[in-house]
Amino acid sequence: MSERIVVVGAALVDDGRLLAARRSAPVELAGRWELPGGKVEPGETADAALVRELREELGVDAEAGGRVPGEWPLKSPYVLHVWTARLRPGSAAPKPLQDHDELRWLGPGEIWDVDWLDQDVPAVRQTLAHLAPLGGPGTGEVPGA
Ligand SMILES: Nc1nc2c([nH]c(=O)n2[C@H]2C[C@H](O)[C@@H](COP(=O)(O)OP(=O)(O)OP(=O)(O)O)O2)c(=O)[nH]1
Repeated sequence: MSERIVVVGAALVDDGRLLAARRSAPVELAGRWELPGGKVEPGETADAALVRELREELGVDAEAGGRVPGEWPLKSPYVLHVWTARLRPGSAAPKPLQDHDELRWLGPGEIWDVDWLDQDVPAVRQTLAHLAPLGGPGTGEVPGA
């Protein structure tokens, strides 16, 4: 059976907006937008990995909410799981410290303004369906949906 490594992506929501992060590396992903996060380490829970990655990459103090149902294949052996997350009171604002060179908070109607990684598009679409407050008018205009 082939090995499968989970990458957790954060649907970090604040004030009704979703955070998108533009990758700065590796070259084949640079310039495209993703949900911040990273690989779950052996022996680590997914929600702990999410909190750790958000601290390392964005300098924030976040807490995981729940998992968005679904699993999306990335480059083998990775699969993407998405968890909702929010900033804890007193957290610093996110900054692109590692892996990213730009961040954007996307409100309803702006979700598809950024060039998401192809493999993230179905995950983002499912995340929107899961996040009722972001699922208002405007978010339904999904290219190719
Ligand atoms: N974090 C994240 N990674 C994604 C997404 N979509 C996608 O294809 N990936 C890929 C990029 C990488 O090949 C892999 C995760 O790598 P990463 O660089 O974010 O993970 P990491 O911080 O644990 O990596 P490392 O540098 O410590 O090895 O998954 C996404 O939405 N979020």
